[in-house]
Amino acid sequence: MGQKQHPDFYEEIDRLRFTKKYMEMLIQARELDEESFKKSAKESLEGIDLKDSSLSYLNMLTNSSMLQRTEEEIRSLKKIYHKPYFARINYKANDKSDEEILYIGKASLFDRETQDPIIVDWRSPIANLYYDGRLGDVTYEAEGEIYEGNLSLKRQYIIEEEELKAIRDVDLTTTDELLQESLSASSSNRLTDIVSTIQEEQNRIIRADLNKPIIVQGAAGSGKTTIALHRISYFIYTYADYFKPEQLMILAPSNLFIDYISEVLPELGVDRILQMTFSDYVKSCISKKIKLTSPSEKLGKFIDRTYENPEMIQWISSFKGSLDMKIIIDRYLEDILESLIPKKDFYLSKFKLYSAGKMKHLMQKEYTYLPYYRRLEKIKDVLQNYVRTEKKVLLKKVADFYDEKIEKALYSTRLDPDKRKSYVTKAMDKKAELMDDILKQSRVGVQAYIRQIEKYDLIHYFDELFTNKDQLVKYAGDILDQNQIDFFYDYQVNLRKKRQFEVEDLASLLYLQYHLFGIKKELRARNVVIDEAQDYSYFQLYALKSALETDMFTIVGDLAQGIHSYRGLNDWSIVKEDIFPRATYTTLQKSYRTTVEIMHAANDILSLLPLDLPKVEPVVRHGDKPVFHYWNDEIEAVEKIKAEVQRFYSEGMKTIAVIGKTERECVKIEKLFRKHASGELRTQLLRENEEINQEDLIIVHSQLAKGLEFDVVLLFALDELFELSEIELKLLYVSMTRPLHRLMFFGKSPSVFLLEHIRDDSVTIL
Ligand SMILES: Nc1ncnc2c1ncn2[C@@H]1O[C@H](COP(=O)(O)OP(=O)(O)OP(=O)(O)O)[C@@H](O)[C@H]1O
Repeated sequence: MGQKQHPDFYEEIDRLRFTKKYMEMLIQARELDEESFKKSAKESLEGIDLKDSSLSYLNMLTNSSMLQRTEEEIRSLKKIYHKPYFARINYKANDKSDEEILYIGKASLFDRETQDPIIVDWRSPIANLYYDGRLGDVTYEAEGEIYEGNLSLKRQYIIEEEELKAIRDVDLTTTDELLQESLSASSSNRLTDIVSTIQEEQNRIIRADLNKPIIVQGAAGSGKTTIALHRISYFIYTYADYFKPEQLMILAPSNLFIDYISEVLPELGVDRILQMTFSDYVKSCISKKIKLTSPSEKLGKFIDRTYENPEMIQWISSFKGSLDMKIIIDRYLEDILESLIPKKDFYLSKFKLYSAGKMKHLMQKEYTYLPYYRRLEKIKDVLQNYVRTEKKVLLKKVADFYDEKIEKALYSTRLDPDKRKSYVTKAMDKKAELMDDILKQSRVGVQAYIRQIEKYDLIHYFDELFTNKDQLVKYAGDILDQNQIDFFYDYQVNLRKKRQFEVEDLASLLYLQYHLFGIKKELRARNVVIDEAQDYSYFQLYALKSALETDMFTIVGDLAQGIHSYRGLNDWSIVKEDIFPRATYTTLQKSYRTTVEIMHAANDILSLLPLDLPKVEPVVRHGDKPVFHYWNDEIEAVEKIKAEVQRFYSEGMKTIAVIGKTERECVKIEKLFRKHASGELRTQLLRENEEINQEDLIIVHSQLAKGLEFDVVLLFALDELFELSEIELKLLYVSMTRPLHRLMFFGKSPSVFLLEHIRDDSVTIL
C-alpha cells in the first residue's frame, strides 16, 4: 500500500511530531530554568491533539520530574531524535482489557507522569514480539515470567531526516520490504546497525540465554559480526545494573576491522567496550612489547611454497595451538609451582615461626585461586604478619629468660663476685645480641627468605621450555617423536635468536602469564565476543577462557573462511565439547550481504572445499551475474578496470575494492594504478593498521578483506593465480563473498580464478 494512502498515515505523522516535541522538551528542560521551560513547552505543544490523554502536555507541565534529566538520558535522546522509532506493535495482554500500542526504537522514553512508554527500547523483553512474534497469539518472557497475549499489528516506519516517509504493515504474506531496501542500499565502508530489520533466526542468537556461551557457524554475510555486536548491546541493556560496558570485550581479527565496526558501536550504545585484536590483548596482559612475525607472510610462504619443509611448519603451527601443547604446559607449570614453594622452615633469628610444610599446603591447596607469584606474595604477607605479632612475644620471651638468669645470678650466694660479674655481663650481651637479631630479622628476614626462591620473568619461562632440548624431552617426550622435538627445537631457537615470537605462541604466553602472574583486573572482561573465531586454535580459546575466568563467550565464525586453518579450527565440535561444554551451538545459513547471482558463483567454489558445510542461501535479491574480463597486457587491464570503476561510480556505487590474492600482488597492482591511472583514480593500498578512505578505490589483499564488504569487488589476478588447494579456495571464496552488489574478475584466463570448476551459468565470460 502506498504510504500516503495508508489510513493511519496522518495520525502517525502526528504521533511522530508529538514524540519529537516531547523529546525536545526533555532536552530543553535541562537547558532552561523552570519558568521559561514551562512557557516554551506550552507553546511547542500547541496544536498537537493526541487521542491518548495520558500524554497531554498539561500533565507534562505539572510534572517536576520532567526537569530532572540525567546527562546520559539526554545523550541518548539526542541520538535517537532524528529517528525516534522504526516500528510499532499493537499488543493485548490476555489479562488486560486494553490493547497497548508500543513504538519501538533504539532507546526507551517514558511519560514522566504516568510512566507509560512513549518509545520502547528494541532490547526490552516486550520488543521481542516485533522480531519473533507472528500476528495472533503470542508469548514473551520477562524476568523469568511468561506473558501471553495477542499481537494484532506489526508496523514499520521509514523516517528520514526527521520526516515520516512511509508506513508498512507486516503480516505473514508480505515480504520484508524494509529488509530488501536496507540490503539494496550502498555500503558506507562501515558496518551499520540492523535493529529495524533483525531477522528471526538472528534475533534468536542475539537474545539467546545470556548466561550461556554461544557458538555460531554462520555463512559469509549471514550477519555474524553484526549480530554479535547486537548481542553485546542486548547484554548491556539487560544487565545494566551489574555490568559496565568496559567489562565487555570484542576480539577482532585486525585493527582495520576495529575501525570497520567503529560506527555501529555508539549506535548500539556499546562504544565503551574493550575492542582489541588477540595479539594486542595478549601484549597488554603480559605488559611487554614483543615482536611478532607476520602471519600474512607465513600464509604467503605456504601459498608460494617457499618453505623447504611445509608439512613440518604446518605441523608446528597446529601443534602450538593444540590440546597437546596445553598438556605439556600444564606439566611444566606443575614443576614451576614446585620450584616456587619454599623448602626450608622460616625462622626469626633462632625461633621457628612457620614450617615449610604449611607453606607448601598454602601454595598447593589454599591459594589455588591465585596465580603462582601472587601466592608467593601472600606467603610473604603471612610471614610478615607472623613476624609482626611474634616479634613482641619473642622479645619478651628472650628478655624474660635472660632477666631471670641475671636476677638469679645477682642474688646467688654461691658465685664469687668476679664470676658473677662475668656471668651477668655475658647474659646481658647474649640478651642484647639475640634481641638485636630478632629486631633485625623482623625487618629483613622475610625478604631475605623469599629472595632465596629463584624467580624469573615470563619470557624466561617460555624460552626455558621451548629452547632447551632437555626440557622439551622431559615434558613432551611421550607426545612428540625425536624428529619432531629436533625440528621444533631448531625452529624455536631460530625464531628466538631474532627475538621474535609468532602469533601461534601467544596462547602459551597468555596461559603462562595467567597461571604465573595473573591478568590485570581491567583486562579481565566478563563477557567476550570473538569474531572470525575459525582462525583461533584450540589452545588459544582455552587460554582465553582460563585467563578471563569465564566461559561467557559469543563465538562467531565460518569454517569456509578459515584461511589460517593450518593453525585454526577445522570443526567446532572440539570447541563445544572440550572448552565450552555449556555452549549453545547454532548455524546461520542465509546470507544477507550479496545477491543471488554472486552467491551462486561463490557457492560453486564453496562446494570444492573439503568441508561438510551446506550451501549458503542468499536472501532473495537479484543483481548482475558476475563477469570475467580477459586482459593481455597490464595497461589494457588497468584501462578496463578504470572504465568499469568509473561506470560503477556513475551508477551510484560508493565503495569499490580491487582484491588481489596476496599482499605482494596488491603492492604491484597499486604501483600499476599509480603509473597508469593516477590522474583519474585515487587509490588506497589497504594495510592492517589503516583506516579505509571512503572516497578511494581500495586495493586490498584477499586475507585482509576477510570480514569487510564493498559495493563492488573487482578480483584482479596480475601475476598470481588461485590454485586448487584448500587455502587458496578459501581465499577465493572470501574474496567472492565481499561484494554487496557486483563482482568482476580480471585475468589472463578464467582458470586463474578456477572458473573452469564452476557451473557454466554462474559467471559471464566476456
Ligand atoms: N537483518 C539484517 N538486516 C539488514 N542487513 C543485514 C541483516 N543481517 C545482515 N545484514 C547485512 O549483511 C552484511 C553482512 O553482515 P556481517 O558482516 O555481519 O556478516 P558476517 O557473517 O560477519 O560476514 P562475513 O563472515 O562474510 O564477514 C552487512 O552489510 C549487514 O549489515
